[in-house]
Amino acid sequence: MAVRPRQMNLALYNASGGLSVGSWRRAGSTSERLLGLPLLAEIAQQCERACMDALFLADNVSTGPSDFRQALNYPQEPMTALGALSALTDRIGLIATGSTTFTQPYNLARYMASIDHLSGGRAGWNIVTSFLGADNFSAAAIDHDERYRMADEYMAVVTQLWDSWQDDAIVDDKSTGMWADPARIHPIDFAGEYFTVRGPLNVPRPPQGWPVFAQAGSSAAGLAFASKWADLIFTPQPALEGAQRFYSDVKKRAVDAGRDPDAVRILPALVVIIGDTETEAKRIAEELLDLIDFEAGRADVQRFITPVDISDLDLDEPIPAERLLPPEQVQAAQTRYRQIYDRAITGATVRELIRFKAGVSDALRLVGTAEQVADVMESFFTHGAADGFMFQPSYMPGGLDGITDRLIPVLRERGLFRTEYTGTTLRENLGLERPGAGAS
Ligand SMILES: Cc1cc2nc3c(=O)[nH]c(=O)nc-3n(C[C@H](O)[C@H](O)[C@H](O)COP(=O)(O)O)c2cc1C
Repeated sequence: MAVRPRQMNLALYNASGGLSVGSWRRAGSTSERLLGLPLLAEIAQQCERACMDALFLADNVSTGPSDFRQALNYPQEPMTALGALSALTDRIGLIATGSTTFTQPYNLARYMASIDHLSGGRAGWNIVTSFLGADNFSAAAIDHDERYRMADEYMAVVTQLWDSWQDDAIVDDKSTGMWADPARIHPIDFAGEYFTVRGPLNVPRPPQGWPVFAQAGSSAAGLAFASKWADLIFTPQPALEGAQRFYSDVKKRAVDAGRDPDAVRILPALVVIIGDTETEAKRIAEELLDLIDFEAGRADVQRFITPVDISDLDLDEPIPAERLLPPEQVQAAQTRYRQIYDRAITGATVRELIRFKAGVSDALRLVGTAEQVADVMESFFTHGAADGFMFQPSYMPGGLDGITDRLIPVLRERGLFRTEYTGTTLRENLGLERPGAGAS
């Protein structure tokens, strides 16, 4: 049998309004359509025509009024949105973000199992723990590492719930009057430190067994969790060398956890602006910086630097040093915090931090022609730094057109990306095994 050459896994981080903070103001943006289903469906279908592996919907359960001054990038609850997209797409994977801190595992297991059934086996779950948002859930904030301990127990619960129905539980026998065989459906009687769940789930086992797991932890606790559970790992890696270190570290951790390293796919986030010429791409990048609304940009930076408050500062003032907590004391996303902190501690003004955040990204950022962008992607892919990428287009819809109409054809010419889907489920398209019942 011919061995298929290794090819990239490509997903889109959907930011319907564009990822760059002012990009929704650009002529041609679709900001007036952000809330309905048609725009989301068009984006999913465009990615599907390009045979991308998955569409990814981010989520954040803690927002303030100023977050909405600019088009917010996750205006719908993602599980609900995926339910609708299941009906309007056939092949592309559908990944929704769900929080292990604020969603009961029984609920999450139902949502995901249902999306997997509705979509014919295309569901994925981006597993996040949440620091912010406790005040929306009648709960107290939980420290960083404890959130991951809780998430680990959470995974035991949801996987047992998905396995609580044997694959052969549905017999659909009209002659005996038995649709599902109760002897093949089992309570889980889970009693842990954080969760007590009797089970079984009230939804049959998902077509994929378990949905595909995505994760983006970058702290020590986050990485240990991702290496144990994730099929896809999203990571911001601005340069090749750091990405290689991350890649080999995670693959080694996966091996140490008893996993096949190829079954853990590492997808650096890729912020991309593609032009017909390099000059055109750079012009678009400059244009986007000129569209920044600095008050919205302040909220954007605030999200990364919480709990340090910058709401009262003048735009041309630096953050007073005494307000800056050392990164290791920060309970929110430490890597993101550190990125802003490193500049703030050397005296960058709030305005400079906003431009930095809007224009540079913590991720790999490529501005150029399709060939130039493909060169860097290929180099990451062939030099042990990536198994694929999660695209983050700086502006929409043109940013996505650049990916599907210009970049992907170049990747295909080089044999780096598929020309058609080979499977029907997301696991099949990724070449990942389906967990057998009882695999937990
Ligand atoms: C590409 C990418 C997408 C992410 N999407 C989300 C998201 O939708 N919701 C969320 O709460 N966190 C999201 N995160 C944050 C991660 O879940 C994680 O908390 C962060 O990378 C910090 O790692 P740590 O939790 O190990 O400290 C994302 C991170 C990356 C790199």
